[in-house]
Amino acid sequence: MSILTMPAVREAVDALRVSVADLHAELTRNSLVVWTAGNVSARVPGEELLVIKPSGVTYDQLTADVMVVTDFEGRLVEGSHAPSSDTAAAGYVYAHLPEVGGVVHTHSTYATAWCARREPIPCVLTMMADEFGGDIPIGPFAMIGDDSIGRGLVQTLAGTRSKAVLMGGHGPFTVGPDARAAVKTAVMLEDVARTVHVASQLGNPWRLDQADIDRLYDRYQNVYGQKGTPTS
Ligand SMILES: O=C(CO)[C@@H](O)[C@@H](O)COP(=O)(O)O
Repeated sequence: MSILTMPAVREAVDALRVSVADLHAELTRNSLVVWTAGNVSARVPGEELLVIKPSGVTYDQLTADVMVVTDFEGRLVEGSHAPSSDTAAAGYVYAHLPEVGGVVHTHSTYATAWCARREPIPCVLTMMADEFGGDIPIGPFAMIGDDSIGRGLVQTLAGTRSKAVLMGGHGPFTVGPDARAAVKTAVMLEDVARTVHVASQLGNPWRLDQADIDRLYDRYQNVYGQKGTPTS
């Protein structure tokens, strides 16, 4: 009997099919992707399963029923399309970081430009301290298609508070407690990548003092917004 026939799992997967499909519209709405180059995935809570978009299918075709369900190695469990190229990478992250419920990959222009330069984005703005808790790190170059990117992500995330990694020579990946939070981080990442790039054309941006970064991060994570309502 497939795990997907269990009512609670079925309900969770069906809800995630809808939300993951809808979140892909945020990637295009925020100009974070071109053509089919980017994806959102979500962990199925309590199961070694994830929901992700199929590979190479255009965003206007991404409905709930087109989403695919795979295991953490990227093997198809439910769906009629081949999963995204980044499925095993996302699966590796879910397998190794239990607090992560969503993974997003884009090729947003400014963040990807920092990936091409293989240079971390220095923490020079309050919004960076708030959302990323410091510099946004560079991850290694890794091949697309297997879990290599996932390994690079897990290794890089271990040394930072940032929920975004700039994979060298490739593009940004973000993680979050759920897929919506990871999409929000991808949007914030592109905004700060652009602003810090512009600032760098004008001179040397000043890195914030570490004590200020720590205080800003703590305030944004614990005080900002409405009690009990996630900022994403
Ligand atoms: O980064 C790349 C290609 O450079 C891929 O991950 C990206 O195009 C996503 O492809 P999928 O359509 O999700 O397989």
